[in-house]
Amino acid sequence: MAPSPSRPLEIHASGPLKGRLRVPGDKSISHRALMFSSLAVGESRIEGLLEGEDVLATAAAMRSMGATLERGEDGVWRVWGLGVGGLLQPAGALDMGNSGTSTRLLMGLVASHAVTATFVGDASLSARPMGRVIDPLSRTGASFAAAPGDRLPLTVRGIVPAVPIEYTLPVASAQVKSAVLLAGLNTPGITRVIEPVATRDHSERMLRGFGADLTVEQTNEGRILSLRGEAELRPQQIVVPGDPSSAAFWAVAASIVPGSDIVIENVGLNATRAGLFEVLRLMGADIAEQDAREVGGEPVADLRVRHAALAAAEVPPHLTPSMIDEYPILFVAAAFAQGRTVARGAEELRVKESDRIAAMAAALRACGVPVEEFEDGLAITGSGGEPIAGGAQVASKLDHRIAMSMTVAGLAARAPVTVDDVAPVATSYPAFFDTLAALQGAD
Ligand SMILES: O=C(O)C1=C[C@@H](OP(=O)(O)O)[C@@H](O)[C@H](O)C1
Ligand SMILES: C=C(OP(=O)(O)O)C(=O)O
Repeated sequence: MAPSPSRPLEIHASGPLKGRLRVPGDKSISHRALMFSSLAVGESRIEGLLEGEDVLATAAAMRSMGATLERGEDGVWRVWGLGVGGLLQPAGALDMGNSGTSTRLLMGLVASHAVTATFVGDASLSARPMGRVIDPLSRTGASFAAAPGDRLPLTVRGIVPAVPIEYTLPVASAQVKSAVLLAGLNTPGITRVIEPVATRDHSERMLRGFGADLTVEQTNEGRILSLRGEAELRPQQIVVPGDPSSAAFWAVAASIVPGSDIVIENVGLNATRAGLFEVLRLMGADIAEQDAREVGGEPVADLRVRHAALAAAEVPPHLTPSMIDEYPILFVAAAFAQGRTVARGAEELRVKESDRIAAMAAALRACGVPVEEFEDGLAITGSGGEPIAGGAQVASKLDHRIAMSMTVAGLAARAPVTVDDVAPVATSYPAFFDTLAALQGAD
């Protein structure tokens, strides 16, 4: 993927945000829907797929390993899979762009196939640690050659038959969990993953939906997942719910911009993803769930969010995994709250698309917000509902969530905030700025 040219954007203080909006399909579920459909025999249909650059990188990789994926005029994707074990040798390197999820999950898939694949990515992805996936996957018999520090570009040489492993996650990571499970799909015997701290469970839910024999046991050690390998996956009709990680930006924007009143439709509220909404409510946000229902086996509701006076909170550590991608926008909410918000225990933020602790500390400070930085989080003293100063240029660091978070901060700043590059927003939320314009004009 050619790097997109940088796109600076100046953001001005906004009038009230009003109206109804729909967020795009869930990114985590979209990646998995494409991968599992490509491993089922026959035609699967996927409605509501996120068509962001990250997910399109997964689609391109599945195509180059032999699956057929087509987008219909109706926006529904049809995928004709190859069966577990059926992946073919790709002709060239797999370009993962900016996407950690594509890279780590596909490394797992390739590990137990007769495939040797080289993974490349952009500057952000090439700085991210892959040792956390290489370690368990090496135990299956697959072999790896990576750039120094276990980074991209890296080559995975898969093995058939791979050896089933039992692996206790040393870090709370759904990507590592999923990589091991995906390797287990084409491995004879039982692959077991022990997860001391629960992380997003979309792989488990969807694999079972596709007919895999996967059991989940809750014990004192944590969750034990046991997957029977050499699985036969049956094609599915999938409806992807809206992404709570995308809804998070609007929930905070409406909370901090006076007079706002919005409804975010079709938001996935799986408990392993919905931590931010819980913390915002602890802070006094006005978020009401409407029409709670199930979409594609996931709990979903519409969220009505109205402007509210926010109070500082200590973020409960047990919620960290269920809001890991939402810290940048939580830090923005904290910048407008009354008092000092403390969020610790989130050291994983340092190895995302950017070092999100350092990036948000620098960006908020530049906008006049008092911030203390710790190795594992931030403490932020908020404005008590007043506009923050703004009037600064901030760096998005090739990170979509930093770009969107600082855009939201700029909506309630006294002087314009310039985000140096908003192009990365296209990785997870291509229509973000269109939706913002609609909410600003929908009075
Ligand atoms: O499995 C997934 O779809 C994801 C898992 C999380 O990463 P980690 O597994 O590194 O925590 C999250 O940050 C990422 O956006 C998506
Ligand atoms: C961390 C993220 O994604 P990934 O790891 O897939 O790049 C994210 O979307 O915030």
